[in-house]
Amino acid sequence: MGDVDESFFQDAAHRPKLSTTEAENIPLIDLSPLLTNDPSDTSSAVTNLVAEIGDACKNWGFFQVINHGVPSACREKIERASREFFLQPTEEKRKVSRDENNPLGFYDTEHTKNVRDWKEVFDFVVENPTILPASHEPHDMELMELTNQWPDFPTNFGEACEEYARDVEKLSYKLLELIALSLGLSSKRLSGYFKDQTTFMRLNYYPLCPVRHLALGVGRHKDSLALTVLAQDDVGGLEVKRKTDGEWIQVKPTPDAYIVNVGDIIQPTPFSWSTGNEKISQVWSNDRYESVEHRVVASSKKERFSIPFFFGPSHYVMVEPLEELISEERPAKYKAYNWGKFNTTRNLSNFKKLNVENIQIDHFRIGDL
Ligand SMILES: O=C(O)CCC(=O)C(=O)O
Ligand SMILES: [Fe+2]
Repeated sequence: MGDVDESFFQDAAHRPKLSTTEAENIPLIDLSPLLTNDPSDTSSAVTNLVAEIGDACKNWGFFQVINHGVPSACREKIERASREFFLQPTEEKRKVSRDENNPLGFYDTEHTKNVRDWKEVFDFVVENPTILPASHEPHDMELMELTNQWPDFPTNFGEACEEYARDVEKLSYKLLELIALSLGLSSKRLSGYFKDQTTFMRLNYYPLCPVRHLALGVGRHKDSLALTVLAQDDVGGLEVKRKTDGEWIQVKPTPDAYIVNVGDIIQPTPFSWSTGNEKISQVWSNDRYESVEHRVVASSKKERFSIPFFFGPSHYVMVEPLEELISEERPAKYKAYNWGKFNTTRNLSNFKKLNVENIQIDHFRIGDL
């Protein structure tokens, strides 16, 4: 084990299995009907697509999409920039480290559920600046701005990130429309919540790991924003907890595909320093779509890169079960909460390291209060 820090070691119950069973993959959905139609079109190709998305959200919480409309040149450009950035010496990367005042930038000591991840990250926001509440106090209306910091090298880093973000944002809005339709809502029902979005993006770098039987690239978690759209390279390592039996299933890389996961925003956000468990889509859908745990197994043979886009609503949005999805048979399962304040409260408690699981959406579950 040499001198590997024990803070990386998972409890025995959460260590990766070294021989993963070849199992079915998560659903693969072809979005080509959207290249010529609007999500709201009633053609049978789009209607079938909506049904496929609904099934995937209900049964897996995860799916992959192909023919998604994001140009591959744009993805290759950010992938190259990410590789060039992370393969520099650490002292170069630390020039754009995040700190107490700016949670955006480079970070290499992230913990998920109190265990250190075998990874390095670079975070940036899609709206630059992004507006958030300055404090968690419910009556304090003061706001603050989060602003991106870009490294000098590679020289096109910021440009590659911004261009890619705009293309994946377009895809995310389309996915949001399909998800709304799959819940029986009008196609644009959720889109307005993202007008002043708090979306952030992360470049993940998983270096070679000499203790892959003990550590994880990212520990098990659920993503806490509304929707995640992830690009992974061809190395593999992402695993999803299958709903039916709790088995960890590998998400095998599909060239040029995106992995989409609905539900909660789970993973530490740049606005937080530990894992939360907010489940926006789960709350909106009144528990019809549940967010799903996932993790990343490290590799001793090949470095891995991935790029998640965490689609987050405006800070002032009140997240609550949508009224169309509440009925006598299915009463509201959550109380409303303000997304920005919720986020800031969680960040504060995370930053003070009060407790790992600190504030979660489940605290807003009706009946549990
Ligand atoms: O690297 C991956 O495949 C997934 C990363 C992840 O789950 C996250 O950053 O929240
Ligand atoms: Fe995640």
